[in-house]
Amino acid sequence: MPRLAYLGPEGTFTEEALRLLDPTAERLPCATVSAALNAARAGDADGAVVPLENSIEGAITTTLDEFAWGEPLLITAELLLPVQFSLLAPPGTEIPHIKRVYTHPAAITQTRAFLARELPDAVVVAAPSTAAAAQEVSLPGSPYDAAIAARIAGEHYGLVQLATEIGDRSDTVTRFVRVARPGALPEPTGSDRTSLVVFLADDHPGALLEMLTEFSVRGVNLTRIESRPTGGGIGRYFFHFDFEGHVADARVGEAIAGLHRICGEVRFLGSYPRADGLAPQIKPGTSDSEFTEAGDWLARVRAGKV
Ligand SMILES: O=C(O)C(=O)C[C@]1(C(=O)O)C=C[C@@H](O)C=C1
Repeated sequence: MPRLAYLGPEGTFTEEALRLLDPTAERLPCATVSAALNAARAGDADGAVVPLENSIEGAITTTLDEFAWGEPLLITAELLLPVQFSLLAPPGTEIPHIKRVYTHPAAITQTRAFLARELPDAVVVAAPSTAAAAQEVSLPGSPYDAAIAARIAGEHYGLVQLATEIGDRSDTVTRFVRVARPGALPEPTGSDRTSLVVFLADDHPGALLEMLTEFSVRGVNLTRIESRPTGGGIGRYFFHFDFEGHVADARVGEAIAGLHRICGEVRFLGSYPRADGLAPQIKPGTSDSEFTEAGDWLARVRAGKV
């Protein structure tokens, strides 16, 4: 039974994602995304489950930066979780008396319209996670009157739901990934995604276009591109890419080998089954068999068999 670290305490959306990814895993709640990843790196856990992006807020930048700068980990699975928020408070609380609300920053972004409409004068404070907020609000003498969290967090910590489905959109989804220390990759399934981080060798006109060309000429379809500051000054960026296919696919392997040739550093983050089960678009001339045939042809040319 694997032991998986996650952003806790009990009742976070990350815990729900972990349970869906591996119902049998032993769960190790951690205070932050970084702590969960460090538990996996240090061997205190076999792996970790962390949020990576949200359909409203976009990237979870802590996760992206950990993947880029921290000791390497490999993504082995992903999950798309619909997220719905509730306003939770100790029994007896009434909405007009709520002065201070506690929740995760991602939840603040996703419930802006509700907060502006129902609690325009309340101070909203950032918590380490939605469940940490619910736990804190449940304590006697808490400085917060209410939390925004999953319904299940309210049940864990004895809070009641004052309002349900308070997200600005009803179709919000957060993408979670499971990571492990570097080792064997998941087998290709025909519906895979690959992630990597690319650092430029130097800044020059067309640098981004050159990177994109490596994908384009091999017919590799990107599913996400994100630039993040290197920390080395304004205008200094590195890039996260997600794209269709598995590194075992010829077109994917050739594309990332091409990036390795022209960029400063390429950090491979893993090839893993896609949560949506979609098959990649394969343009004519970019299938594995066509790459193999072209390689055989080149070998014949090099041998003078024209
Ligand atoms: O605080 C939690 O419950 C989490 O699991 C974190 C997190 C996030 O980082 O985006 C996960 C899903 C929701 O988008 C809100 C918060």
